Amino acid sequence: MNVILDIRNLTRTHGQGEQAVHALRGVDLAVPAGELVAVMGPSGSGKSTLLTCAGGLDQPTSGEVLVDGNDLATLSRNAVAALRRRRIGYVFQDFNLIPALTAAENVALPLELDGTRSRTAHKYAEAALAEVAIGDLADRFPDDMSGGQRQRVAIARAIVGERRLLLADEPTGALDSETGEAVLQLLRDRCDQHGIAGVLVTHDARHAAWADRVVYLRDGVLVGQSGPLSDADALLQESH
Ligand SMILES: Nc1ncnc2c1ncn2[C@@H]1O[C@H](COP(=O)(O)OP(=O)(O)OP(=O)(O)O)[C@@H](O)[C@H]1O
Repeated sequence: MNVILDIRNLTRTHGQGEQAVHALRGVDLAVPAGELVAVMGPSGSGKSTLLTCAGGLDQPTSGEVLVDGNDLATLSRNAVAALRRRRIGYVFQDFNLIPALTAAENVALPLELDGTRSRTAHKYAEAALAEVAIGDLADRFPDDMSGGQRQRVAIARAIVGERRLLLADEPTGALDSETGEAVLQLLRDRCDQHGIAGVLVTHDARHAAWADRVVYLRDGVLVGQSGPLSDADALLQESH
């Protein structure tokens, strides 16, 4: 099994002493290529922290995070940044697109930051936009797009190049339900067709139903996991 994301006994504590907040307390999670895992749990249970640690945007207090075989703690800051640009894609609720750049420029940016020549980066960007079915909007600016189109640009940016891990934090939060479903279908297809490992944070059991597996966080602890769909409903009901 080709494990892309391997999280071992991960803890993350913010602050110290009486003020300490234990955002994650000993989480284990392994996600192989091709698998989409949904992370559910109440507000404050540690879902976003799990994602930021997985993506090298936050450092664990203890435990290990391996991405594509690389233990993030053993890498220099520059090496982690390079791994993030090359292998890890993020999709956030609020898209995080740069308004002054066109769709293609937004998507090409991580590659250009990584030293890819502009023309090559733009070719990759156009291919990624075509894959998410908005190839014709390459020259459009984010402000002139619908929410669904903007989220497609964000997904194109997250999959451009040779990404191995796709991290999505409430990616459909700002979208109507039909557009949201289409975005999830795209994430699902990426995992199925390109062997990407995906982690999706969601509050919505219908969205979690797109995943192969649902894990449930409570107070920083993984309290359960289930197969897809109907099992997730049962798990949620038990947890309330
Ligand atoms: N930078 C920080 N400093 C202090 N506490 C933090 C920080 N970041 C997160 N926390 C705390 O860690 C806990 C977990 O937060 P996190 O955002 O991971 O939860 P979440 O499950 O994603 O919540 P939500 O569903 O509301 O987004 C919360 O108690 C939060 O207040």
